[in-house]
Amino acid sequence: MATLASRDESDNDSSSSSVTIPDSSRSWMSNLSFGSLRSSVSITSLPESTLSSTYKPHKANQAAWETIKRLQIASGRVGLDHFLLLRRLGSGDLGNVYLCQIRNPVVGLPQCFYAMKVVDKEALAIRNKLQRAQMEKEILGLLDHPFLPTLYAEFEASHYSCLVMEYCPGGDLYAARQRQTGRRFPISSAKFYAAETLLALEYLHMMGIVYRDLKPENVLVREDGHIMLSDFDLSLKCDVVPKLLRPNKPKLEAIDHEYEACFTPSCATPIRPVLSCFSASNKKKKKASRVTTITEGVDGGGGHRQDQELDNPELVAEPINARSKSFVGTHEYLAPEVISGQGHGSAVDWWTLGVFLYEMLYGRTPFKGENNERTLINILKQPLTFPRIVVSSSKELEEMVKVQDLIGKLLVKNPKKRIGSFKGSVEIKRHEFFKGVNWALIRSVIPPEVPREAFKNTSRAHIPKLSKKEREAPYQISHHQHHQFDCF
Ligand SMILES: Nc1ncnc2c1ncn2[C@@H]1O[C@H](COP(=O)(O)OP(=O)(O)OP(=O)(O)O)[C@@H](O)[C@H]1O
Repeated sequence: MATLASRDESDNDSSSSSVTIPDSSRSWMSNLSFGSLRSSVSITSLPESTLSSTYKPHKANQAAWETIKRLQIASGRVGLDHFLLLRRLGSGDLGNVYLCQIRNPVVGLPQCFYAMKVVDKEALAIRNKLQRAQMEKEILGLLDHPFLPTLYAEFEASHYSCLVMEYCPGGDLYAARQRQTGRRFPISSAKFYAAETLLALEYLHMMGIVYRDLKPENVLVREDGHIMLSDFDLSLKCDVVPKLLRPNKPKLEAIDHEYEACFTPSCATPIRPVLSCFSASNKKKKKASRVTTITEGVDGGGGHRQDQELDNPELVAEPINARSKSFVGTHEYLAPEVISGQGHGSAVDWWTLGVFLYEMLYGRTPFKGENNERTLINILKQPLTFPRIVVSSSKELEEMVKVQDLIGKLLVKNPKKRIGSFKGSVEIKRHEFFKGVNWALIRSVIPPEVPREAFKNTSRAHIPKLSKKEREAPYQISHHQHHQFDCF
């Protein structure tokens, strides 16, 4: 298989969204590192309507969370002066992310690392991106899931907005893929990462959130090797009211009038039910026909039937038909319906899951052209094909056949025929490729890689002693490997 050029080499669009910290904020940040500024703050000071979200059962026993809570009780607030910024982890379109620790450790609790996203609100207002930052903050405040970031605290300091989140020491899956032989993950690793990502997307969808920016760069690796989906500034949040639908109403069309409206400005038409109960087929699925060659193109057109017979009651809790006409994403990962501007919903996340799986396995994305324009045309027109790769066993061949079948169903160009577009994530979880995955206990599975010891030991003695210059230098060089853009 041909060696693949990294995105840095091949996608050198100068309009990359990566930003560097302005000089003014550099000195501002370093001043703050030494606690010279105080800021008024409150722990996850979310609007009253979302106050209950500060209770995060999944993090109940986590030292990092407990530390913040105790700090809040002891000081009555959590602010920038409580933190020591250690390094810049990277920068995104909206701001910079810093590795930090609490300045004075809480007695009886280990010293923990945090990631702090610092957003310059004035700069964003000029670029008309405040709304995006606000949306990201709002979404982060709602999350409580093992594969999604926990927002421990948020506060304002001067014209900066700071979000304190869980720190992931393992880097991202794009970097992890570069370290693999042939720059491709073994199929078992790809399955693991795809399964955890699928669970994160499923949870987001149930919360009425369409993620819209899945790519390996946004999948971070936690201390224990499990994943954390990061970066919600392109996500779409819809206000939805769950409905329990009677089992004898088999078709979504039958209950159209019951759907609640979506109030998000970028969401063009009403969102469909997020909690419905109807019958599902109990017919045995036809076994996927055995494909003799793994290089065969998948037409994908057959995709997925929406008119399945529905017998057993089943919960579907995802905004299947949320609609936005925003043009957001990363070229190679854009779904056809986003490019064509026909309106898109949660099915875009299933498309990107297909691209993500493909990239993990084959070391490149499926529709990449010689330039961004060509890539977009390929996404719309080009049939899906798979590169020829050598497999070492019949078991691996079998797995390849299954994963190609799944990718083919995820990369169906018509979103209505795409797997997941009818009953949500459950359709994907039931695919042959994921057979044997214990979804409920996936957190107990030993991950393919666990980050090396650096930064894992959180004892005081291991705090890196950094100079001012080092503290400001990027810890991971944040090249935006995929050129990302948005146009609201
Ligand atoms: N919780 C975290 N733990 C460790 N590193 C993080 C964490 N969050 C972000 N980072 C790092 O900081 C960098 C910037 O993250 P951020 O979410 O601001 O933007 P991005 O994903 O790079 O870009 P954009 O917002 O433009 O899509 C990321 O590339 C990532 O490597």
